[in-house]
Amino acid sequence: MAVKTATMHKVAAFILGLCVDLSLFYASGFAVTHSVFGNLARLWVSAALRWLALSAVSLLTLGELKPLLTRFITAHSLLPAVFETGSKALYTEESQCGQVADARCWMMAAGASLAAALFWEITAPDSDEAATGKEKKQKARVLFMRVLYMLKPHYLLLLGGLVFLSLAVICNSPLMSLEVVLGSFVTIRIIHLFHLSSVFLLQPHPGRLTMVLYLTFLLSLAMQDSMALANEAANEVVSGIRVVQSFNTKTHEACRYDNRLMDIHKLKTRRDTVRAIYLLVRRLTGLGMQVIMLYYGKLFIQRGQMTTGNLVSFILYQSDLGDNIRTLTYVFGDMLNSVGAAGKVFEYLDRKPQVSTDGERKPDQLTGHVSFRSINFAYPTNLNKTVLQDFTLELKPGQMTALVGSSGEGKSTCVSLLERFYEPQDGEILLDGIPLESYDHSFLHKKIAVVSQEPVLFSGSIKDNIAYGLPDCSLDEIQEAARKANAHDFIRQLDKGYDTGKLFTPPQAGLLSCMQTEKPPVQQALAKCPNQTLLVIAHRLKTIEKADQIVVISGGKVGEQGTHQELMDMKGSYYKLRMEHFTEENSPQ
Ligand SMILES: Nc1ncnc2c1ncn2[C@@H]1O[C@H](COP(=O)(O)OP(=O)(O)OP(=O)(O)O)[C@@H](O)[C@H]1O
Repeated sequence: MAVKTATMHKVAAFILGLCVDLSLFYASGFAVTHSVFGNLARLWVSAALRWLALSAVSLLTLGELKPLLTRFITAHSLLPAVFETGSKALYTEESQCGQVADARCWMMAAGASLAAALFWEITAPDSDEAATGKEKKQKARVLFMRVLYMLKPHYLLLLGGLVFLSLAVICNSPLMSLEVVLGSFVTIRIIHLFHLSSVFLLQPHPGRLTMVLYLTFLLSLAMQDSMALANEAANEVVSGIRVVQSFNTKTHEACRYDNRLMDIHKLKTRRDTVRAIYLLVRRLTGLGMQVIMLYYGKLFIQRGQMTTGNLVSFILYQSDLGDNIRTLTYVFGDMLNSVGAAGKVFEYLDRKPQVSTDGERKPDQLTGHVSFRSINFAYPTNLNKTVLQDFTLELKPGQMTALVGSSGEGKSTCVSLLERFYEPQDGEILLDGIPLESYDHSFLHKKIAVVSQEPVLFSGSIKDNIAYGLPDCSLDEIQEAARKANAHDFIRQLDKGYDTGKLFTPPQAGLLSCMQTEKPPVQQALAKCPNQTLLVIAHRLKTIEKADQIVVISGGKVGEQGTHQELMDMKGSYYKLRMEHFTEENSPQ
């Protein structure tokens, strides 16, 4: 019922708008026949009045002015005035539309305005219906404007290019050449014929074309998503190849990847089918258009309104124009694809870090006193699982604290929170009594260094890898660091010393890790720096016996805390862990 009433409402609004518009249009024609105004002034006054009247009718009957309707009303009201002003400026002649209010002119303006408004709506919609699913994508138009904005540094070059391109087009314009050769008296006929062909050329053709382009645009977007999913599947398998092998899921993973490739294949087939149909329709439309053009040309010649030469000139001109319109539509299609791809890039660029980086503190001195205070934390991707619960811990300057516990208890999570990769939901972490978030982000990362069990080596020399993240590091400082890590002698033995590259070749990488982590351990090397606060996550419990305090994490809390001897005497979970490890290390392989 409600739908029926709304439809009736729209129909009534349409009829009222039509009556008002036609009345004003004919009234303006009446004004010119009685020489009330000059013709152009009459057209512009009429345009303003029609715009006001149509907007008012829409507002009063529909209660709002949607962007599509606003665009249509504006184009429809202004088109006759703009067209006549342009014709007069270029050809000093007025067309039939300029002199009398003609139903054909009205229909042509209405059709062209509707086509233009729909073209705009379909290609750059205000509401992106395809995006109302999982995540909201940005509007195509906004994306396009953003891409344009990013070209800002090149505006001058682009403007220069545009100026010269326009000059080249004007100088090449067949219309200009015709004007010179045939004189302006002929041009008006050609334009008249052009009007006729434009009805076929410009209106139905781009309408369909836009739909097809939009469809292929959507298919291209779907293909990009599908390709991203297939790449993701491949990356997951390659990076987790051990897991895949140990779970014997090679066939399953191969099928999963195959399915994703199949999705891409189906989308490609659909896109190509749409393109093939479009090509067929385009060729047929072109053919039909030529037949109609020749028919009308013959008619004009028979009536003596045009010479054969004019028709030939026009056909030549029209074929150039057709090529240009075709090129424009292809460029437009490419542009839509690029805007779709830009949308993906902007999605990443627009991501806001979940951790605030507004801190500004960069004190000259840090003692390195770290306090975890009643921390409650769950990973944002799995908020149902609390990893740390009311977790409280002190790390004192100059001391080594070792975190131990079964796998998955939250040891690495403590380090991630200290590095501010995440923020706790409750509680706070203090550095020298000040919340971590108050410190400048890069300052903090210069002060907190992480030595991982499996160090990541980047391509480049040993020197580059040691100085990673420190652009102003001198060779002396690099060597000093290597000495402290007990790697200096090993590096010097290499052919190119600190300039040795290709650390990833297996023998050298193996040698490097063996030299650095086994004899003597990293902890001993770090212990040579007495003023730092050391937090060690130990999997091999033997290596942390000398720690100032050992903290056992269990159930997201501090389970036990003390020195090695104190915890062994307690015979609690640390003792149990130690015994388990001892058995594992001494059991026959
Ligand atoms: N990025 C993440 N997103 C969601 N959950 C995570 C993430 N990282 C870790 N977890 C989960 O949080 C819990 C604690 O993980 P964490 O890596 O801190 O444990 P751990 O004690 O260091 O384990 P291990 O000794 O095996 O390294 C685990 O259940 C783990 O599955």
